Amino acid sequence: MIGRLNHVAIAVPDLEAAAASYRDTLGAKVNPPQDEPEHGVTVVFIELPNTKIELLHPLGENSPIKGFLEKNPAGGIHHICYEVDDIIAARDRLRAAGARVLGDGEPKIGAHGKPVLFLHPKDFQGTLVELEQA
Ligand SMILES: C[C@@H](C(=O)O)C(=O)SCCNC(=O)CCNC(=O)[C@H](O)C(C)(C)COP(=O)(O)OP(=O)(O)OC[C@H]1O[C@@H](n2cnc3c(N)ncnc32)[C@H](O)[C@@H]1OP(=O)(O)O
Ligand SMILES: [Co+2]
Repeated sequence: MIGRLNHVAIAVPDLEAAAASYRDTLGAKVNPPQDEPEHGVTVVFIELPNTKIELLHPLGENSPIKGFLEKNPAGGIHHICYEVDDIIAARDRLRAAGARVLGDGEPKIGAHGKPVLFLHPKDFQGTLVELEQA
């Protein structure tokens, strides 16, 4: 069911420093910061030949990554995003298998303008999983 790896997300305490590290030290193609108020994050996308890295920084009071950064003050890998062909079919199949779909279970529009959903990290080997409709 899951397809390509769309991105790996890293939560960071300092977005500008992290972007500079990827741009100047690692020599990657780094895009400008993008506010995602619906998701409570500001993101910087880094384009690699075969996938993307998403740098995440909290936006607003109720950011879902606030707790993660408190536990990991230096930052850390926050989630991985897999593409699926049909996000509603994927959601229903996952629910039937007992996986917890986060939030109200309705897809939100993600940073690429496509529907996304998140799955509880405790159901997938301690890794928060995002699904994005391809
Ligand atoms: C823009 C968009 C896009 O790409 O298009 C995005 O990515 S937006 C990216 C930001 N949005 C999201 O992450 C939305 C989905 N996330 C959420 O709903 C939340 O962050 C949760 C995953 C439910 C975690 O929330 P919170 O930290 O408040 O919960 P909590 O402290 O009760 O955590 C419950 C347990 O899960 C662990 N836990 C928390 N976040 C985790 C993570 N990212 N990876 C692995 N484990 C994690 C905690 O350590 C704890 O484990 P212990 O009990 O063992 O201590
Ligand atoms: Co993401």
